[in-house]
Amino acid sequence: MGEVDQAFIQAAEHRPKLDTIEIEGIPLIDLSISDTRDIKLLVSEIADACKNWGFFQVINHGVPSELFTKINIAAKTFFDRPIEEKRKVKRDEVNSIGYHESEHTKNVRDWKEVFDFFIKDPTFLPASPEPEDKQMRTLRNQWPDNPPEFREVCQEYAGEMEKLGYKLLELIALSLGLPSNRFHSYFDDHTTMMRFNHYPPCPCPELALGVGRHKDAGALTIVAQDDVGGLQVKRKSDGAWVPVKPTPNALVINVGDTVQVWSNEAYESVEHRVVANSERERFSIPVFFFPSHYVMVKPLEELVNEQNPAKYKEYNFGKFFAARTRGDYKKLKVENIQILDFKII
Ligand SMILES: O=C(O)CCC(=O)C(=O)O
Ligand SMILES: [Fe+2]
Repeated sequence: MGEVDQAFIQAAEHRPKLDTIEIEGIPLIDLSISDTRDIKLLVSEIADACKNWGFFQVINHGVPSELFTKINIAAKTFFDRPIEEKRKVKRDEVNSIGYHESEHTKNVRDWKEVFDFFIKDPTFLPASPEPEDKQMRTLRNQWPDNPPEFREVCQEYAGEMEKLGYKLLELIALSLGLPSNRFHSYFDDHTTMMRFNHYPPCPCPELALGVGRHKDAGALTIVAQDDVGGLQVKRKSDGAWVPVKPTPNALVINVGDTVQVWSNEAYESVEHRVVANSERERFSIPVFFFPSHYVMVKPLEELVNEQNPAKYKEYNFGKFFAARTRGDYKKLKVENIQILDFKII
């Protein structure tokens, strides 16, 4: 990625403190049900984690551990290829899916390279964020030739993630007192995207970030991370940046902006970031559960009443997504769109 360019440097107030201290971390939830662990207990743990943290880790999630080994090897093999080869599947403002090495978060360049694909191929999204522009874009995945098994392993992993995603959406629905399938129809033509993040060693982890502070725009994110560490969550109680401890066989889950709006803020999408590492490279694999492009996101009627009126105006998910991705390629003059733009004050 070359020497440290000014584009990577965070404003002083967003630079990380690198001396780590042991503080209370995000909850770890066992997804298994047994004679001593019933669904009610599980749902109440999910409710507490979503309310207090917006983030948790899960174990006993049902994804075979060999699959993590396979997908991690595939990711490393791909990112180890020469840059010219990776650029053959490069994404751009028209085909926004594939390899990318200069992503920006909040207008500062991230110290990472990524490869994205949609779980549904093709995926349909609005061509632009402009409300009057009705044009749609058909997005097709771009697959590298190397490693040869890359596509197959990705599809197998994506299938497991889709199953787990629906299971978590059901638990979240139950935890809000809703029928388990309450969210399902919003995902009929989902725009769910899977990403490989590669964070190379960084010569200035005190100035740059692997990913700058941000909130995830979708309903739910499931992240597999390796043992290096670096992901930090902004703790709701006091705003401290709390490290998410790499835990063997665990997956990191967070609720995104869409759940914040659906739940009328019973659950919040929490800010997080990734601190860079001067010695070790790091890999992570987030899966972003995004609704169908035509879904109008608004607080669920069952969760609003006179005492608790809707806190958000409705917005079109596809248009919101199109506006958010605009900031990935260049520094925008103003901060990119956020759900707060739809907040009813
Ligand atoms: O690398 C990670 O652990 C998380 C990355 C992340 O927050 C994202 O890609 O949205
Ligand atoms: Fe994120």
